[in-house]
Amino acid sequence: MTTSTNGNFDRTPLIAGNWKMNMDHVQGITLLQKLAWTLSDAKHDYSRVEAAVFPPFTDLRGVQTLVQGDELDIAYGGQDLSQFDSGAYTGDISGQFLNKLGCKYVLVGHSERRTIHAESDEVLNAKVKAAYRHNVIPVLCVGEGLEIRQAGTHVQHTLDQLRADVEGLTAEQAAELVVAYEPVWAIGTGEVAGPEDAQEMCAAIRAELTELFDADVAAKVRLLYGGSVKASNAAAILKERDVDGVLVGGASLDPAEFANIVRFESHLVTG
Ligand SMILES: O=C(CO)COP(=O)(O)O
Repeated sequence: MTTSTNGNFDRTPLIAGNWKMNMDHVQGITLLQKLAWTLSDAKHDYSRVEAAVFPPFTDLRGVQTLVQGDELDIAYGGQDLSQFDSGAYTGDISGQFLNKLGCKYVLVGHSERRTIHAESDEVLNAKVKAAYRHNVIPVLCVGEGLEIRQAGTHVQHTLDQLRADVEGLTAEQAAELVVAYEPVWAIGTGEVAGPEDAQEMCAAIRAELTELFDADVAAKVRLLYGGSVKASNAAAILKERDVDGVLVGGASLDPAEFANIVRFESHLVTG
């Protein structure tokens, strides 16, 4: 583990690309290959900044084959998992299957799952626990909608989600967790929360994790910001003390743009 640029203990920054429902398995392989070549040309040091992609389920086997075959250092994960392990749950995907496909991570509670699929905090808590049961690290997404932001209760709302979704985890499990703060009003809108907004929420999340577990755990959890992140705004957000990475949607579909976000440190050096 290396020290991140923002001077945070030893949390390795994580730059994560959520492809959402884009890229079939052929397109996905091309995208990942281009990303790997771009990062390799730039001599990217993966031990300084970790890169991960979250393709659709149907791409994962191809991604696994490419990552293994070319010995890529890029991590990958699923965009969702079932709270159950196996059985009569048509259309669902078990954490066990993700583990078998070499997934290191899985997104849990993305706002599109919370809204379109009406996933409750109770279900999401069960999904977080299912991820740990199958040795896949949950990237738990939390964040408020526009109305809540305008009412000024966004911190309380987001911490309520966090508390409900991590309930019952052991300190050991919690220390591995990744939390992504994604204000819904900033997703896919071009409206990016300012670095101060990202910092305000990430500091509040870290303080809450200290309350719920302890300071040691809170110091280990990586906190990401997501919502209209691009190469042009990533470095400023990542400079914030409690922000340890970003979760990127649209911009992760362009390999050059995403590679530039992964290489945010070079932007910090040049100004
Ligand atoms: O939802 C997101 C990532 O999970 C953010 O999406 P955009 O980067 O397209 O705003």
